Amino acid sequence: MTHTRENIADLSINELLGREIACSCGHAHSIPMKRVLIGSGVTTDIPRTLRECGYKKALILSDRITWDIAAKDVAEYLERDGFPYETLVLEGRVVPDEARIGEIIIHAPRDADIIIAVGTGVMCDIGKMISYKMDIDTAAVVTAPSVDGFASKHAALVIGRLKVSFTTHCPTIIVGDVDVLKNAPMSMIIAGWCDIMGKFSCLSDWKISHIVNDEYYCETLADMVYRSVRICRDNLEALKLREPHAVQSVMEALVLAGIAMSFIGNSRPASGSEHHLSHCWELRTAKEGKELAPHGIQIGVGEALISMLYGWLKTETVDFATARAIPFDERAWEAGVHDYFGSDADDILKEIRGDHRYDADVRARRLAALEKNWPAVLEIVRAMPAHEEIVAMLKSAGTATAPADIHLTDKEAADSIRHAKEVRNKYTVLGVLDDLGLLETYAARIEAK
Ligand SMILES: NC(=O)C1=CN([C@@H]2O[C@H](COP(=O)(O)OP(=O)(O)OC[C@H]3O[C@@H](n4cnc5c(N)ncnc54)[C@H](OP(=O)(O)O)[C@@H]3O)[C@@H](O)[C@H]2O)C=CC1
Ligand SMILES: O=C(CO)COP(=O)(O)O
Repeated sequence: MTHTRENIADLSINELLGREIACSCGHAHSIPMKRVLIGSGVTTDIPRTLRECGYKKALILSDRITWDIAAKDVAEYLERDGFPYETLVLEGRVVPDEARIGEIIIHAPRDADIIIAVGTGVMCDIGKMISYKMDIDTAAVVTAPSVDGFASKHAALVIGRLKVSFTTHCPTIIVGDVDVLKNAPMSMIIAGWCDIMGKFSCLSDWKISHIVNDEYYCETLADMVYRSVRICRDNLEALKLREPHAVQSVMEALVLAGIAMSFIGNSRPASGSEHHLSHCWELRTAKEGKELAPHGIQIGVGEALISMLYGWLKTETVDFATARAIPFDERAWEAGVHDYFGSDADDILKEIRGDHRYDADVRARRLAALEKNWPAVLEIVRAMPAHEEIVAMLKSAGTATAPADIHLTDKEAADSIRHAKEVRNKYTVLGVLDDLGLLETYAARIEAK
C-alpha cells in the first residue's frame, strides 16, 4: 500500500517502525527503530520489550538526578524480571565531552548488548555515541520532553569546547513514561513544545527550497509533522496544567520529528532557519564561555525572529531586476565570515566552496527559479503564522519571545540573521532574502529595534 498525506495519519508511531513505508513521494521510508513506548506507566514494560527485541544484557546509564527520577525504577523492574543489567551512575554535572565519553567506555561492561540512557538531550546523545562506538544498541528512557533529538541518529557533543553534531545511530527503543514526563520542570516541557513550534518555519523553508532548488520534499512526512505541531499548539493550556494527554502529545511530536529526520536521512523536517540562528548563538557563546538558554527555548526565540522576517516578506514589493543587478562582493562576504565565525570560518568557507551555493551561476539559477515561481513561494510565505501570533503563543507558554530574554542583544540577533545561512547547506527564508538583496535591510531593522 502506498502511504499518502491522507492515510499516513492512520498509522501509529509503532506502525512506522521496522518496515519500509512505501510513500507517495516515490521513496520507501524506513528506520531501524524497534519500539516506542509512550504513555502512563510504560516503564514497567521495559523488561518485556527488551526480551521481545532480543536483548540479553543492559547497561543502565544515568547521572545522580536521572537515577532518582527514573533509572532506579528501570533497575528495579529489570531486577524483578531477572533481566541481566549493570548500572553506571555519572557523578556531577554531565557535559557530553571527550572526558565523559572516555570515562563511560572505560567502565562499561563488554557483554552488554544495549545501553539504556536515562535522561534528556545530553544523556541520550551520550548513549547514542557510546553504543555506536561499542557497536551495540541504545535505548532512550526520556525524563523530560525537552528536545526533538531523541529519535535522531545525531549526537550533539562538545569536542575541544565546540558543539559538534556526530552521525551515530538512532535508539532502537524510546520510552516516554508520561507519569515521569509530566513531573519534569515546566521550563523543560515548554522547551520541547518550543522545539515543536519551530517546525512552522522549518517546514516552510523546506517547501520553498523544493520549489526553488528542486530539493527532495516529502509532502506526506511534512504533513505528518505539521499535524503533530497543530496538536501541540492547540493543547498548550492543558500542557501548562501538566495534563497527561498534552504531555504525551509533545513527547509524540518530538519522537515523530526524529523519525521523520531518519526517514529522509537529514534534518529538513525538523531544522530550518530558526535552528540555524540557534546554531550561530551556540557557536558564538561557546567561544565566549557563556551559557545559553536550553535548546528548545532558543528555538522559540528563533521562531519569533524568523516569523518577523517572513511577515516583512509577505508585504514586500520584490524587484527581480534590481536583485539580479546586485553584485556579489566575495571579498567583503569572506571577511564578514571570518569576523563572525572566527576560528570556525575556514571550515565553514571550505564547505561553502565545496557545495558552490554562492557561485554566480548557481545564484542566477536560484533567482530565476524564484522569479518564475514567485506566486507559489509567496503562498508559502503568506501561510506562515504571523509574528504576533507566534509571540502570543510563546507568551502564553510563559517562555522567552525576544533575544533580550535569552541575554542576546539586538545586534547579536541581527548578526546571526546575517550569517546563519552559512552554518548549514540548507536553503531557507534567509537564503531567499539574501538572493533578493533584502537580508541586510531586514537585519538592520532588527538591529535598530
Ligand atoms: N541529538 C540531537 O539531534 C539533538 C541534541 N540536542 C542537544 O541536547 C542537549 C539539550 O538537551 P536538554 O534536554 O535541553 O538539556 P539537558 O539534557 O542538558 O538537561 C538539562 C538538565 O535537566 C535535567 N533533567 C532532565 N530530566 C529532568 C527531570 N525530569 N527533572 C529535573 N531535571 C531534569 C538534566 O539533568 P542531568 O544533567 O542529570 O541529566 C540536566 O541538568 C544539548 O546538548 C543539545 O545540543 C538538541 C537537539 C537535537
Ligand atoms: O537540532 C536539530 C534538530 O532539532 C538538528 O539540526 P541541524 O541538522 O541543523 O544540526
